Amino acid sequence: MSGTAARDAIVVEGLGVRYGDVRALVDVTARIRSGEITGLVGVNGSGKSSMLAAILERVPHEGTVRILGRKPAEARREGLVASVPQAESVDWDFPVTVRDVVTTGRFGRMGLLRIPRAADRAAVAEALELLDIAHLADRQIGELSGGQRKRAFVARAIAQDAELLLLDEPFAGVDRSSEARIVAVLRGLRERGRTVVIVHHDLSGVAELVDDVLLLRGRLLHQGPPDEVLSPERIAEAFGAGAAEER
Ligand SMILES: Nc1ncnc2c1ncn2[C@@H]1O[C@H](COP(=O)(O)OP(=O)(O)OP(=O)(O)O)[C@@H](O)[C@H]1O
Repeated sequence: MSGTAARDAIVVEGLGVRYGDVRALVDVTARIRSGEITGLVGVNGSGKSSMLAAILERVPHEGTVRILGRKPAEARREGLVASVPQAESVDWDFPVTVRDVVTTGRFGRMGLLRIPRAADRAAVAEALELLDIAHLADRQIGELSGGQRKRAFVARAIAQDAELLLLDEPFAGVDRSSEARIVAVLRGLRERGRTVVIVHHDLSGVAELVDDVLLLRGRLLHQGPPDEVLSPERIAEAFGAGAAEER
């Protein structure tokens, strides 16, 4: 495997994911740079979530992944990676408050007994404020709207204070104000040199937010800055004819 340059946050080589006979992703080789916001973009079923899951080694995969030069399990153990799941993958009936959810972001920094210290409580309070959900802190997570839940999970990732943040569809099912809040938080992370990877299933707002795009359709079609990758021809290739006009 070739070396990892200092600016590479994630390096994948020959990444492939299959579920039984379904090949979700084939032979993706790519580098995701540190300190940038990168978008994994493509239609439903194009393999975006599978790529994210493979990067985190949550699904069996072919090929290699390095996160900040480490194996994914090691990077996760060291608390270098925080992730925000797709809403559908969360059990909302679980009786926990919003504060509990955000506090789990600090678990890696707490001792075995998981007793929050002042620094943990401060980080949780700050993340709740940042996402504008401090007033919901004592509510059950299952009682929240989709957008509020998404904010809670982004707050959890923020509280973790990881080098890398991976978000699966952070804007799906959220209103404009939640979207604007999340966008501001992601830009704030970039300003602090953190790396952000988002999965996004359409083109709305992508060009304004991300520095780099990976256009997927079962494999990596193109990677580069949005003004280069999101050309009408390439959008048609990824999304089908007619998609470019919808931007
Ligand atoms: N657990 C699974 N079992 C079987 N097939 C799966 C599973 N997860 C995903 N797939 C299939 O793999 C392919 C890629 O799915 P994936 O969820 O990675 O796409 P996606 O681009 O994230 O889609 P979406 O935008 O709808 O979230 C699809 O054909 C999907 O049906």
